[in-house]
Amino acid sequence: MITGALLSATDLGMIRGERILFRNVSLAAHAGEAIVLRGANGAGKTTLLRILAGLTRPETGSVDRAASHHWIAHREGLKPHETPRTHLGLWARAWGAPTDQIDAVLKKMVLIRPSDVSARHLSAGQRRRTALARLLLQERPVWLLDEPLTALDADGRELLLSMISEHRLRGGAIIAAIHGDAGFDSSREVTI
Ligand SMILES: Nc1ncnc2c1ncn2[C@@H]1O[C@H](COP(=O)(O)OP(=O)(O)OP(=O)(O)O)[C@@H](O)[C@H]1O
Repeated sequence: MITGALLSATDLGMIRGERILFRNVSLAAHAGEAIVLRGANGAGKTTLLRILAGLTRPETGSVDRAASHHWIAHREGLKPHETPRTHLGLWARAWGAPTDQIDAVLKKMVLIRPSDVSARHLSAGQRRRTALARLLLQERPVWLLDEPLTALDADGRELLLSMISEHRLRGGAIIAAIHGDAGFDSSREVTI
């Protein structure tokens, strides 16, 4: 049981080209918390999330990861030939997670019908549901989500909001870049 922050960042700063995207960004996500990142297009929310995920090195500052995380990018990361089933199988095997749960995960995400359709033929919402399904393959305390509600219909939105709520009740935390109404109570908003 982790008693401090599951993930914290101190004095993060980032430059792109000649432009300071952000500086002095500090945040800490504790069990049960949800931090919403706000900012105009191009402000640097994705860049900040990538830094939190360890995928991009910040110009200044540091990130302390006390717990493992999931990273769901704005682009879903599905290759054109992958199907929801093969995509989840690939990730489950890469993580050493059980593959016998994949049917249950597909069912929960309402992806049984298109489960064997390649990503190039999936709808935008089905691709997003497939990416979000990765959250259910393995329990990880921190969810880093880049515009997770994009392309979801009303049912998909409800489904994701209930996943987020259950995750927080289990002691997880989320940090999400969201434009507009988040649909859940945030512990904090960070505007960059
Ligand atoms: N690898 C890179 N090299 C150069 N510039 C980059 C790189 N990645 C992002 N940028 C620039 O940094 C700025 C911030 O991009 P970022 O994607 O973080 O913004 P954002 O707040 O997530 O925007 P949006 O709301 O449109 O998704 C943009 O101007 C972008 O062009």
